[in-house]
Amino acid sequence: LDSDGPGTSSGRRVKCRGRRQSLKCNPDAWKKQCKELLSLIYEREDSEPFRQPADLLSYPGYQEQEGESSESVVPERQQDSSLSEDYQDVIDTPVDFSTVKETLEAGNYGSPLEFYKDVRQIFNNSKAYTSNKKSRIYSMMLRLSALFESRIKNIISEYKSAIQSQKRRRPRYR
Ligand SMILES: O=C(NCC1=[SH]CCC1)N1CCN(C(=O)c2ccco2)CC1
Repeated sequence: LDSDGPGTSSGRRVKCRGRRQSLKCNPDAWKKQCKELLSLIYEREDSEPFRQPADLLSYPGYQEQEGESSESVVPERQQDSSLSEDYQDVIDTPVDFSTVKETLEAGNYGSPLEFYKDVRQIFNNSKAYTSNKKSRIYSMMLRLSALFESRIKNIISEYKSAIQSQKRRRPRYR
């Protein structure tokens, strides 16, 4: 993926004569498209570990009871060798889909590229955190990332051609 996001459409000129509403010409179409993509991600079971912040207590069954010696409580996380260190010590920019969803619904993304950057951070955090490429959560991330990348590239290239065609057209005086 080049720095300005996947699938930059070069050369394809889209006829946008006065047809703002059609998907190809509407520079705001990406918002609805990203919301639909996010719904698709939420439907996938693979997104479950990424729908809320990852922290020590988010694991079911990991509760250090008062007074209980640590030896007797083997936290579930340590059974999965990839989770040996505390998440917040390893990951500088924690992000999960609930924050991305909030930002998108609040209209706080200026472009699909900003949305893409946050979602890619979720996946990169998972790559950085796992110490075992066979861990279940890591393999869930890989499937989810493949789905996401396959859908986001068209959203971004349509957005870029809509912006381009906006620049080329004569300024309209209101
Ligand atoms: O604790 C969570 N999510 C919150 C949850 S999980 C079930 C309920 C609430 N994690 C674990 C660490 N994460 C990884 O990407 C990872 C890579 C290798 C192993 O784990 C992010 C997701």
